[in-house]
Amino acid sequence: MPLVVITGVPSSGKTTRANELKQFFEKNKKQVFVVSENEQITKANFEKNQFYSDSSKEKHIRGLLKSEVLKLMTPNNVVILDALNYIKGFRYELYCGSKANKNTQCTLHVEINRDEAWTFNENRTPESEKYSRDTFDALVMRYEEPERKNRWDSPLFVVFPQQDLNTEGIRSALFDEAPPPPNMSTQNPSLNSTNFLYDLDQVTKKIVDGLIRNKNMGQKGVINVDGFPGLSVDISNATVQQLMILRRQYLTYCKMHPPETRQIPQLFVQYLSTSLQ
Ligand SMILES: Nc1ncnc2c1ncn2[C@@H]1O[C@H](COP(=O)(O)OP(=O)(O)OP(=O)(O)O)[C@@H](O)[C@H]1O
Repeated sequence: MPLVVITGVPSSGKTTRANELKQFFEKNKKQVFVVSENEQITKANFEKNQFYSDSSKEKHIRGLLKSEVLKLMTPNNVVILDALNYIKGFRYELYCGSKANKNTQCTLHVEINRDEAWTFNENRTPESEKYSRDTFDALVMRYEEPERKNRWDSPLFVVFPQQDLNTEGIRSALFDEAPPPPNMSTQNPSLNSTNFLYDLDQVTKKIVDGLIRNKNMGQKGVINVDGFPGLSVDISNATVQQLMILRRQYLTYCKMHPPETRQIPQLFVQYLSTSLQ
């Protein structure tokens, strides 16, 4: 199923473009589903500004959006994900999901000057649709721009408010191009995990906690990693503080270079072993 991932800063015109695309594809006799973040927020009874200041609520909604998108996939319809999609890792997860299902995908970046987006926001009605200044600024800060060189953001279409949407280019990318062949990295079932960052946090914490526990019990040398058969680390040179620092460094690194979820334990242990030599 062709998937269009819309992304853009708050109030940049994402829903406006989603509707434009929907009309275009419906005219082309396609069945279209728009999966909307704002609708999910409303359904869950969250207030927009509070929602974006609570990462666990955001994580919950991201999980729902992703499963909704994956559920709606069929070979001939079009699914449009109308959401901020500001996290690079989340866009990567969506890419892996659609690729694993042998679907084409493109990204539509609804680009805008930040002051103009704020003006759009101020003119919005009803009030409940408006972002507060703090929320708007925080989301602009957090926004991870899509980049053409990232395979998960590509093909990338960019549209500013005054420009016409390249509907024909998007249609062609979705229906004339073959989907990328699934490979080892995208066939991985664990990519159905609703939140990569959550898994990353939990797995690395479990590993480091296990090592610290063993260290505190007086273990020395190469020890097996609790809960991860086959993995071991030489803790001779490791201090508790160092292990915690290395974990934080690894989390930062992974946000820029997300590995497959199932590879996290092995890659993290490898990172620890190399760093502790
Ligand atoms: N090209 C445009 N020219 C003028 N006004 C626009 C344009 N695009 C959107 N708007 C207006 O800006 C406001 C926000 O638009 P829209 O809801 O499409 O943004 P959004 O990015 O989906 O917002 P959100 O971040 O809340 O999801 C609306 O009032 C809309 O009418």
